[in-house]
Amino acid sequence: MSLDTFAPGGSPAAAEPVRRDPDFTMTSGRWTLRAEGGERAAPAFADPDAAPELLANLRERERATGRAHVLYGMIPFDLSEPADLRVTDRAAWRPRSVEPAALGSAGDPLPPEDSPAYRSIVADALERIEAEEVQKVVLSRTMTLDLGPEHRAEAERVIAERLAASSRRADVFRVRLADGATWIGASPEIIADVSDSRFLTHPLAGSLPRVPGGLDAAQAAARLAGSAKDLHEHRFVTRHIVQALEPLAREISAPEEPELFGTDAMWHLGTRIGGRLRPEVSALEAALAIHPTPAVGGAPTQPALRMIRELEGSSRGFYSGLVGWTDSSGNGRWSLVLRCASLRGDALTLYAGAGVVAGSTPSGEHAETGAKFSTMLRTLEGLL
Ligand SMILES: C=C(O[C@@H]1C=C(C(=O)O)C=C[C@H]1O)C(=O)O
Repeated sequence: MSLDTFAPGGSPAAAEPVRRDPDFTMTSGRWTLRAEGGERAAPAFADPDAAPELLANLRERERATGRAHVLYGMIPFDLSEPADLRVTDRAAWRPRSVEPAALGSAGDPLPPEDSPAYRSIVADALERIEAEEVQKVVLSRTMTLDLGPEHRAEAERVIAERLAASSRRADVFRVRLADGATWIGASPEIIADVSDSRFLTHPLAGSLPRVPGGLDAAQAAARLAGSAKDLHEHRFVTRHIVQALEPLAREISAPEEPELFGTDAMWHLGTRIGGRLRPEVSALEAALAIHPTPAVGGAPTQPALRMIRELEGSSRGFYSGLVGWTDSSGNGRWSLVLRCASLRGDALTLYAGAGVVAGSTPSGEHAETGAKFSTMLRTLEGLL
């Protein structure tokens, strides 16, 4: 098998040229994966055979073509719903680049929408936490905007370029799915980054808005480290991940205390959990073992997922699901679909959620979700 294209972690990539505007791009760290083509698979990963079958198909395709391929796409929040994955026809890694035109374009964000309905479901959740139905539940809201029809054609590219410029530490993705939607976002949260069986997962939970003239890094770190509510919210996540990975890992190291992590719009508590997977475990399988963590679901997981469905009233689809890729050696990267929007026709829907625990308030979570919208809202100048 020829490894034609240089890529992160020695991952193979096919050498054929990829169109300038491929169906899938994902920028992580110093690299952008551009992928296109391939037959679509729509497995529901609630079926434990789904991942091994897909990985077998990937290897089969490599045998048939004599070159390297990558499995890529999106996995929904709810694993009983179908994913949208493909084995590449063509893929290429490029060094991360920022379009000069996008630099400096991230202006003041548009104001987030007020949502009394969101405050009301947070209040309901707080009562149910008080009644000990769950300990944590992450509730989200959406905000839909109409793109001006004259901007529709350029909007995807402009938003993605602006995100790449404003969110240098994020995994910036743009994915066209079979159902006609395009998802665009700047994920701050890695679920599984795997290279030669070494893994990293970087959960975030416990947040403060980051606004110009507001708290600086030291102040935000002190505020979050002193907040029993945020530490409590965070611990559910790290505990869940360590437990879920234990059967798949040879070695796991997780620091006791979280650290500050900043995005363009937020301060978060984050924990870098790393180690070594058993050699047969792929990035896809590690990600599926962890997902959905209490950073986007809740604790305990199943009652929290039922409560989310009930209180949010509709499926999240791919929001707070996974976006990423895996190669046939098990290397890969899967990140959470956050700080994102889906585009259908002229309708751009933004998504944001926040963890509710004892001590949360409806107005606090409303403000937090508003701040999370601003990563996307900042990219829309001149497009509405
Ligand atoms: C759910 C979202 O973010 C998640 C929730 C967080 C929190 O509740 O503190 C922090 C980071 C993410 O894990 C979102 O951005 O929509």
